[in-house]
Amino acid sequence: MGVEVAVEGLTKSFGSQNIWQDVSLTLPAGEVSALLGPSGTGKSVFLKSLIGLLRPEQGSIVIDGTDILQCSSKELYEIRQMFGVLFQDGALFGSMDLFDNVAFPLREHTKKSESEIRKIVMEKLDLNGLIGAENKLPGEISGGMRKRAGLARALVLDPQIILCDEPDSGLDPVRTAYLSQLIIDINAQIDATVLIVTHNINLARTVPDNLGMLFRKQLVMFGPREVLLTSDEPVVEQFLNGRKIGPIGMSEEKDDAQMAAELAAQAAGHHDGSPEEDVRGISRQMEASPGMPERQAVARRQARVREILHTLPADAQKGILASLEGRYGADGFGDEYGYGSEQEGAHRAPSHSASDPDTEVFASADPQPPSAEGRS
Ligand SMILES: Nc1ncnc2c1ncn2[C@@H]1O[C@H](COP(=O)(O)OP(=O)(O)OP(=O)(O)O)[C@@H](O)[C@H]1O
Repeated sequence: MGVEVAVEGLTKSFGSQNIWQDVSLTLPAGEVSALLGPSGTGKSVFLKSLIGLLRPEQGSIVIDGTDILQCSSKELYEIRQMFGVLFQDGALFGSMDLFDNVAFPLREHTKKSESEIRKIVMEKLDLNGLIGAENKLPGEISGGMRKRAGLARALVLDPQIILCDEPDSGLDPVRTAYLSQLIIDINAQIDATVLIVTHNINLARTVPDNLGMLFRKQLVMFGPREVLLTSDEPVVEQFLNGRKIGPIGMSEEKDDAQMAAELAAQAAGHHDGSPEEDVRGISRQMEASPGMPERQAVARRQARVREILHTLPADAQKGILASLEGRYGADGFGDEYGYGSEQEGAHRAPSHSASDPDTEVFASADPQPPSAEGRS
């Protein structure tokens, strides 16, 4: 089974450029989590920090009882063996065929015989639908196949934690759906803890158990998917809907003057092509494919969210209760609870304030309600 990753008070800067500060979240063991955020908010920097490739100045990252920011290099090496990483471009060696690329970590980090290596590599290639392509070079295959080869390589050392940096980048929506299904199926089979960094709203709405978002050098929120998907935080709404109107600008954050000008243009009737309907609401989560083992994370997560239910915003609570009872948008309750399907269009739940104690933004997987100081 995967292990929990507990991040507390993490701050990272490059020289005078602060990337994010005081980031606290817990990736629950064996669950799938996703981190959203506008470009440049430091999502990749966060992934690299988790695996010890970058070193935040403050905070802790505790994995299997070891704080990787305090441990020895030998301990860090051992912790790194627990990770499988799917980099944005697959990060394959261009001069090696797919077989050798996938075999690389086994040859580098284990003393397995070539026949054992062949068995493992072929199994992982098969899992990722790459049988028959093992002798191809990365330059001879499509972007989707390169991603799947990268995923196959990430799996050969039986990782307990899988990090996926924008698995959808460069893929069409259909290939993205297949890759998403693959990640869920892998989770069902090996019960690893998964963190996906993505801009893909459909993936974010349907794949992970938990969702978080980075913005303005902060973790805006992190918790069960229902919290972010029913949030009325302006930045979350803007991001999920892909709208221009909102706090996220072209490159950096907007200033007040630009925001006012855009709102005035909208009031004057200018249509900027943003979707008319609000996608806020909880869509049904992707399940493991038929024939796959049941995702063990599902039952564990159900028990976990029941425990923390009272700490969550009202709309998220309603969505969680509905999903626990197996009620979905098709039976009409989406209208009331913001738990709808895309086919039905928008389901806006009653508005609530993020400053209301009953609807406080949830930013930790810790069962305790967020404290006044931040997250405990
Ligand atoms: N090694 C580095 N040295 C200096 N600055 C860096 C380094 N790595 C990342 N940065 C800076 O950190 C910031 C965040 O980069 P990062 O790639 O993590 O963003 P991101 O949220 O993943 O963006 P995107 O969604 O576009 O991939 C950027 O300003 C980037 O230039």
